[in-house]
Amino acid sequence: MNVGIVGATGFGGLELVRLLQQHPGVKKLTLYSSSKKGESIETIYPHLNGIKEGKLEDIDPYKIPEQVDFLFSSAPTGVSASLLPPILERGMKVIDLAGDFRLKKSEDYQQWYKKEPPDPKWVDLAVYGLSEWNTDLIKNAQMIANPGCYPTAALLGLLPLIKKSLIEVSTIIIDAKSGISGAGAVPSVSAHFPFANDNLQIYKVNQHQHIPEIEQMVHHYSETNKPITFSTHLVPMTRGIMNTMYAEVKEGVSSKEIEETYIEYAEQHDFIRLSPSQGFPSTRQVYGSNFCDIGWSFDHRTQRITAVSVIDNLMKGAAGQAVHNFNLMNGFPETAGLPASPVFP
Ligand SMILES: NC(=O)C1=CN([C@@H]2O[C@H](COP(=O)(O)OP(=O)(O)OC[C@H]3O[C@@H](n4cnc5c(N)ncnc54)[C@H](OP(=O)(O)O)[C@@H]3O)[C@@H](O)[C@H]2O)C=CC1
Ligand SMILES: CC(=O)N[C@@H](CCC(=O)OP(=O)(O)O)C(=O)O
Repeated sequence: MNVGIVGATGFGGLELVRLLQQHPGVKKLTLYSSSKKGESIETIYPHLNGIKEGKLEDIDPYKIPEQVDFLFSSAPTGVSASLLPPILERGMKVIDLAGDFRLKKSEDYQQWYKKEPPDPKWVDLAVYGLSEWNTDLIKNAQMIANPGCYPTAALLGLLPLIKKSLIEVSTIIIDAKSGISGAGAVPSVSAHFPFANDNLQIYKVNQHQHIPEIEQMVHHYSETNKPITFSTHLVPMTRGIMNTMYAEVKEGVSSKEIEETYIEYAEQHDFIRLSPSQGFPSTRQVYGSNFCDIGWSFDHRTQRITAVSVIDNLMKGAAGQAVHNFNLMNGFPETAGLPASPVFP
């Protein structure tokens, strides 16, 4: 299969190149760039020296369906709303890593992203690509809205408990931390070394664009549509997300029920791993991999659970999950092209 990547020069796109370059179902990669047409990706990124993927191609949405069989788009949110429709009109399968098509209600998109929402026709077509939870829909989708990095970690840790009605949804608090690559390749003030290094910064308090994305799925699986609290911190590390999540456990629910729920969940999914005996995971143990590792503890004094989920934001939080979805959409083994073990140390 010939596969195209828009935004190949960005962090998410580079990770797609790394994975798809050695994917057994991919014959050829075409890399697109809006600003570096004609350049070689190896000259921009020396770590790709020797990877012969040709020159970066100009992005023409009317030509792309003639050049490739499948497209990944990893451009900044706001680009896909206008870039992808001509490609989708031609019936091509697409995975979009940006936020444009994730929120089903256009008023939510307008409120949280402060941008004009895309045509609802395409939003309706898009399947939210949380691989473990929308598996059957993903298999039959033409277009995937790949989830945001923080929502991936939050939902993978919380949904098993919510689906079984083990926790009070209205009491959920998600305390999230991310490495700086989550902010993309273009430097900002907060990501600039003298600010980011040896520092811990909280940002977008009560305003983060991932709040409605998390709520959309939480509400789908729960009987309430109460809002949740979600806050984000920038940690001076390159990759990794840790979400520490608190919620009241429903009356009568035992520690054993929670344990059985998580064990069953991890057994069903290749990329979900559970920390043994109520231990807690760290970001390093999923580095460079598509795993989401989960740990939890039930405090009988407060009746609250503390659940911790960790992912690599560029892998399970972006390109790894996108490749998992690509596998589901094309009938490849779910793990094709994805590393069997993380990079450590
Ligand atoms: N970083 C992360 O951890 C995650 C990111 N995402 C999402 O994935 C997408 C990519 O993120 P990330 O790789 O970090 O961002 P980057 O800023 O690193 O990369 C974005 C790329 O998009 C390309 N681009 C910029 N403007 C346009 C345009 N007008 N048309 C087409 N391409 C354009 C740029 O390449 P060029 O100039 O060569 O075209 C750039 O390299 C974003 O939507 C982000 O929200 C999702 C989950 C996690
Ligand atoms: C560290 C950092 O800045 N992270 C980004 C997450 C980027 C992302 O995945 O957001 P979308 O795909 O939803 O645009 C943020 O908090 O906005």
